[in-house]
Amino acid sequence: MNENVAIIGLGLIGGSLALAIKRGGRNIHITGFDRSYATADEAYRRGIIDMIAPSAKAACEKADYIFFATPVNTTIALMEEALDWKLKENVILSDTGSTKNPIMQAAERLHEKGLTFIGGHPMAGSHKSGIAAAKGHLFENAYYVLTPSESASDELIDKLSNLLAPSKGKIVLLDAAEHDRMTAIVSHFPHIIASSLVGRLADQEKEQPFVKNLAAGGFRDLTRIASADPTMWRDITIQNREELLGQLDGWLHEMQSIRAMIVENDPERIYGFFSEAKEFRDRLPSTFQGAVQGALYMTFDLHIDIPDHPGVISEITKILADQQISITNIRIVETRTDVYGILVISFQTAEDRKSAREILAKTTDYSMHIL
Ligand SMILES: NC(=O)c1ccc[n+]([C@@H]2O[C@H](COP(=O)([O-])OP(=O)(O)OC[C@H]3O[C@@H](n4cnc5c(N)ncnc54)[C@H](O)[C@@H]3O)[C@@H](O)[C@H]2O)c1
Ligand SMILES: O=C(O)C(=O)C[C@]1(C(=O)O)C=C[C@@H](O)C=C1
Repeated sequence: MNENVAIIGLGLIGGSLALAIKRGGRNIHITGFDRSYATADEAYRRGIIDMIAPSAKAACEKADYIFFATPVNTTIALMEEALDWKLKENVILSDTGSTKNPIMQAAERLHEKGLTFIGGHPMAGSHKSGIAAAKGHLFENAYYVLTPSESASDELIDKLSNLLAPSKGKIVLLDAAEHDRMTAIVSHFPHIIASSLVGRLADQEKEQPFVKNLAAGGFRDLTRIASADPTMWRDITIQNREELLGQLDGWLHEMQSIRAMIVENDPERIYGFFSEAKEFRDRLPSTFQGAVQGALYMTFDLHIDIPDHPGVISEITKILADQQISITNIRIVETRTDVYGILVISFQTAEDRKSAREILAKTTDYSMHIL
């Protein structure tokens, strides 16, 4: 028997969710709705959804599972509209929003009507938005947070977890307030810092137009997320306002202390500041074994110092191809004429990277690093 899933909002996350759920091989029929018809049409043409609905209401009324994958303020508006929809009695409603407190408060009115809403938030994404960026493996190995209300039974939580299982996300149950406190520091506040750093550069560029040309890897890595969708981040900032204000107060305090440290100019204290941060960062799970949680997938990177002469890349790729070691990406960073460059090769698994390193150590004299 078919199970009907409705997904409202077919962007990066809604599209990825549809692809991920379909990977399970269960008999699942996905109806999608997006306020942009062109988006829904692309999702249909790519086989991401099975049917386009004319409205969110129409998509949801036949569904066994409903996911709102819209910006979080829109999600709350849709949840309010849903109070008047004729939904199936046993439907499970969920969302993918980056905030959970206000959404779980809005869910209380659905619960009063006897409906089950279990909040959801896959902790993976990108600065890219829209259906074009959707990938079935986006949530693999990432935590997928569920925030069930007290009224949600274990049976229904398991039912939703089973539907999400093919995404290969790691399901974790959290209370909404706990979730919003944690995501403030690991996701929402860093976003504000990234956008504000870009703002600082824009200001300085007015006086020194050349400055942007000097922005290299460091600035790029720190500010990649500032290219994300402003509507999504406006809504998150509004919904997690209290936690963000708390983070800002802590940061302002921290910046005062860093300022005092720089005024004091004590080399030992300055060293201690960087060294404590390095030690903690190096122990973070995402950098464990040099695995890089990239924009869209987990990769295992090998950095190879190479001389800048023609043929080096084909020499290395040939060695790997001869050993049937497959690579997922290859790029050169920090290379200039006559200066050593760094070739970064990405592998799908730690084992592939280890084999590559071993064979390249035997056949070349390039130095290699795992960061
Ligand atoms: N981008 C990320 O990294 C990320 C990661 C995890 C969770 N999230 C959350 O998932 C949700 C979706 O984010 P996204 O990155 O997929 O955004 P997106 O911009 O890629 O997609 C959102 C889609 O919702 C559609 N939409 C907007 N209003 C609508 C409405 N009223 N009715 C129907 N469709 C509507 C848009 O047309 C768009 O296609 C957000 O709540 C976001 O906080 C995002
Ligand atoms: O990788 C990115 O670009 C993201 O911003 C993804 C990211 C994050 O890590 O902060 C952004 C918002 C989400 O709610 C979850 C994940």
